[in-house]
Amino acid sequence: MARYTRIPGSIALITLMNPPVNALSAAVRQGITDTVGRAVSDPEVKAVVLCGENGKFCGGADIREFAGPMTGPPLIPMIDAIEAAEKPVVAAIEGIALGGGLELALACHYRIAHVKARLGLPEVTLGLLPGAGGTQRLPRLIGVPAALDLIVTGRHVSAQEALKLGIVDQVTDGNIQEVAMEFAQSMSATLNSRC
Ligand SMILES: CCCCCCC/C=C/C(=O)SCCNC(=O)CCNC(=O)[C@H](O)C(C)(C)COP(=O)(O)OP(=O)(O)OC[C@H]1O[C@@H](n2cnc3c(N)ncnc32)[C@H](O)[C@@H]1OP(=O)(O)O
Repeated sequence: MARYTRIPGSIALITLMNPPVNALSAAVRQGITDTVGRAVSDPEVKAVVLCGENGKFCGGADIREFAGPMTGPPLIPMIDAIEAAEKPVVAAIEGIALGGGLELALACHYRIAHVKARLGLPEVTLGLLPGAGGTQRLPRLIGVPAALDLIVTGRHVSAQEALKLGIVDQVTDGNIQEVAMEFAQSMSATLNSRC
């Protein structure tokens, strides 16, 4: 599931809700698809912030659904629709952004991380390769050698290392949602002043 909240000042806040780690279950993928569509089509919304409930952005694909048949919207078109949104989408990364969770954040236009967050593509530890755009978006963002290091080792990086590598745009020790919403507001104002 994903909760949609309209914040005064023209921001849509989308919150992933799937305890314990807000994994990308069929219900969460459906929720993201619906709420991103709603934000994009609402002319009052100027920017979007994507976050996770209970201090965790997203732990990736929902491993509880691996054994069953695939249901719900597929991950790749859902992620691609975020990248294609004509409004700034900011990922507010707290706790973890792992696997499909980091791939989701990589499709956002900006990423803000809490100082205690950890990011990574641990798919290799499950015998998989990142399958939702991570093998394209990460090298484009930080270069092939640094991206390969993360993809083939599956190691997690701290928010500070992610900032140094260029995976995130800003690190904060403040309230991640407030910082991301302020950032989204300023990006939307900058973009509007150029139009
Ligand atoms: C179906 C086809 C899809 C194709 C495209 C696929 C593209 C994406 C692929 C992926 O995303 S692969 C999955 C990547 N994610 C992971 O590998 C994360 C694995 N989890 C961890 O590393 C750790 O659990 C953690 C998230 C760092 C948390 O560690 P911590 O030590 O704090 O707690 P744990 O005891 O390990 O876990 C707590 C609780 O959370 C459950 N859980 C963890 N990850 C997931 C998950 N991805 N999906 C569902 N549930 C998850 C874990 O089982 C524990 O549950 P309980 O035992 O407390 O019930």
